[in-house]
Amino acid sequence: MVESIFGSTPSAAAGSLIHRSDKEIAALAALAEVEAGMTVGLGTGSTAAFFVSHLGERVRAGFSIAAVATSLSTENVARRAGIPIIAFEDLATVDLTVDGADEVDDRLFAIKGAGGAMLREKIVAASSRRMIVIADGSKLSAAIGRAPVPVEILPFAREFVLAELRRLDAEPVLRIANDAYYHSDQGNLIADCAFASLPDPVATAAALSAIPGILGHGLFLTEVDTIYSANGGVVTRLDR
Ligand SMILES: O=C[C@H](O)[C@H](O)[C@H](O)COP(=O)(O)O
Repeated sequence: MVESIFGSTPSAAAGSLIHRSDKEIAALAALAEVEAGMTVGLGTGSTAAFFVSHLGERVRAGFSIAAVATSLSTENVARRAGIPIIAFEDLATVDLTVDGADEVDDRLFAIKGAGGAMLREKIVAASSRRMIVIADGSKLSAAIGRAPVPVEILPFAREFVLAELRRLDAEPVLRIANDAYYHSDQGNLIADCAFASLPDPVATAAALSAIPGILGHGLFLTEVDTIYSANGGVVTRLDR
């Protein structure tokens, strides 16, 4: 456990008051781990957006890194921030990925995908020498299972996969956006699966992965190396 140098109390900077949220404070803790010359995986979501924004500031000041994005939205934001983006398909290995999560526990298990990006996020995380999750205190759990587990479904397999999910005692709800099915960056459907309990996430992840038509899910059980969580301005670091 490490107490952070980043505080949430307002501080004077250039004559104005800065008040940082816990999401931003966690992002700054991870930013300190980025070294010049790295290829950095950029996560998706509101917490990762703070990391992208601050990394962009450093790049515009001359810090040299390259990056891959875990979603089209992050790619757009990163490009606008001046971060050089390379195509992930041209890479086998990423040095460091920094991403948010919907829920984490001290086993370094995470549920991700409320933003629909978990398929690309997991691929980039798996390719990364190191993955850091950044989170505010609301994401911490004694054991993951509170957040629904998003599942990415090939549209062709929709009803078959929903039936299979119910056989696993999940309550899948197809994600809707603008009165139509939500589509991921890959053009697939997403079902958010509530489980009454998640006593064995490893078994659940294996069962989900075994259903034909499921292309990915939001259980991240092996990818996360470090979690920086910020609560009331105090950062806690948890390592695998
Ligand atoms: O698909 C979205 C990602 O997994 C996000 O990293 C996750 O949902 C956390 O997002 P936020 O930081 O906005 O809570």
